Amino acid sequence: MWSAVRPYTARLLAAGLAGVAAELCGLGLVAAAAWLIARAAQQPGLAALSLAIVAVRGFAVAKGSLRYAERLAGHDVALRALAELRGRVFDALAARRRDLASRDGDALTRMVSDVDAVQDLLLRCLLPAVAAVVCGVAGVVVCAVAAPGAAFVVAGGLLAAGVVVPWVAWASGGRAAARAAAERERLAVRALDLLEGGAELAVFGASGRFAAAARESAARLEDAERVTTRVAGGVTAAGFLLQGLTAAGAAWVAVNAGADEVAVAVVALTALVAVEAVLPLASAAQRLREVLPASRRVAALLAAPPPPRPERPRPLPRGPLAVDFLGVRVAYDDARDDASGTYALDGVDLTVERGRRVAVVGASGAGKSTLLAAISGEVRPESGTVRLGGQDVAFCDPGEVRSAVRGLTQDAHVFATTVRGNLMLARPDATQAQLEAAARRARLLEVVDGLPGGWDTVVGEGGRGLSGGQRQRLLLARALLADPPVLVLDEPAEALDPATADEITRELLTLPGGGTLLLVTHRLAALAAADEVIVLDRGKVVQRGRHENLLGRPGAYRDLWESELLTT
Ligand SMILES: Nc1ncnc2c1ncn2[C@@H]1O[C@H](COP(=O)(O)OP(=O)(O)OP(=O)(O)O)[C@@H](O)[C@H]1O
Repeated sequence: MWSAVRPYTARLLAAGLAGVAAELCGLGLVAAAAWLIARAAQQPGLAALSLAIVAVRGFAVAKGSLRYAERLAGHDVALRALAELRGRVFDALAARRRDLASRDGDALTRMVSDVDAVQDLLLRCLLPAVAAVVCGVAGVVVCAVAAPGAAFVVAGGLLAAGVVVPWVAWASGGRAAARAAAERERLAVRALDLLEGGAELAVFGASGRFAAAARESAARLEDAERVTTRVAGGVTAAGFLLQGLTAAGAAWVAVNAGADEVAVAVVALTALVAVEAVLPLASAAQRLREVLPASRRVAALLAAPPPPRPERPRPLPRGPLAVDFLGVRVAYDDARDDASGTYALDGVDLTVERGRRVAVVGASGAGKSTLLAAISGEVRPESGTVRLGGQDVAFCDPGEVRSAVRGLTQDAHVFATTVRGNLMLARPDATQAQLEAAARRARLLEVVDGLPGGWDTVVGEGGRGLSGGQRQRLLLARALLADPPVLVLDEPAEALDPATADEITRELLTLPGGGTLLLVTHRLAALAAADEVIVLDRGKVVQRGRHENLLGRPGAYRDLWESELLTT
């Protein structure tokens, strides 16, 4: 994480120096003012006071200006580092998007609040700590010069206010602050569930239960924050008390040591300012306890090894590409963790020749989507090789692989823009004729004709304003418009009525031209049109062949076919 700050080390140093200088000017201001007041009471000539008058003015102006410079430089570093860090966290989340797909809320919370917390590490913990240490030492030195005995009292006060009080804040308030941070994260996930899944929760009558869980989280958060605030109030009061006691004690020691009234005033006021500089350490300690878990999570996310990138990527051939799987095994992290030893793909050997139209079928969880994701490089095999056009995907440029293997995945998104804009994302230079051809194949054309603004109708975020079937047609049309070398379609006709679904599937499998097609479907009625059908079961290819041949022999495919006949 430090690497995000490193490019701005000079600015951070400047912010630290400005902060320290501002504190020292504050110290100088008070010391000079104390000297001036005490000396003026002795009614010397104006000449004897003029240097102190200039010093007071100078310190006052410098303190304000330096504090401003510190804030400016500190925030500049923090915001630049945050922008960098956000980019890296985003990349890390994107690289692991399949692992995180089931925990969107968590990922979002991590992205936003954890990274924000890192900002406090710099601004509210590191910079005040540096300024406190330097100012504390300077305060002791000034007191040692004015009245040596008093310096011990000031040092004691500084230790109490700068070490003991922050430790108390860390131990008691920090625990509550850490609890508050964890609760805040839980609340964010629950709020997201309520917002994004509101419609489903209402349908299943579960809104009340989920809202109650969110309220419970909010109450626990409130409770933790109340404790945090109480501790913060307590330690602030203790800090002020210590500040007063230190100043009074130092003055008393100075008087007893026979210091003159000017030295006593300087000691007392210097003690006040020096201890004041260390008072923010208590809230810094409390905040540190809160932000440490967040920064550890960010560090862990960033430390996860990035997907390896080949140094000299091998180019993919042009045109439709053959797809080969050689002993491919894929295991998701969750499956690895629960030691069940199950693989999403378990030793898959497969060859799909270029330009072939292949259907992939199997029961739910058989590994169909994982097979498609392995082709596009979205999931990496634990062992085995995936080849595209004869090239090992692991040695190709991931960007090139992603643009060669495109289509319709289960988490495809409809953007809040026009229907045309949604389609053109796949092919920005598409002509109207190409748009219409893709829309016709996906049965989107009749939908567009019925929309008030036709192609320029704005559809809402996530496809609001479209029915499920219309959304599906739009996503399919976008996939077809892309016309990549390998087209992967995951349940492209899922939300459509069976007759239209079969019609579209048949057409997708027979229309001439286009790239190699791998089409995942759970409806088998139209699969006579496929060049080949691949049957997956628990991560293994258990059968493959033409529809009619597979139906002619007992096995998984015939079982699927019979259960489809029963349900229809
Ligand atoms: N992101 C993930 N994290 C953990 N396990 C996953 C993830 N995605 C899939 N799996 C697991 O991998 C196995 C294969 O899943 P996959 O989605 O490939 O099956 P599928 O045949 O496409 O299922 P469906 O027809 O229900 O979409 C399943 O056991 C599933 O639970």
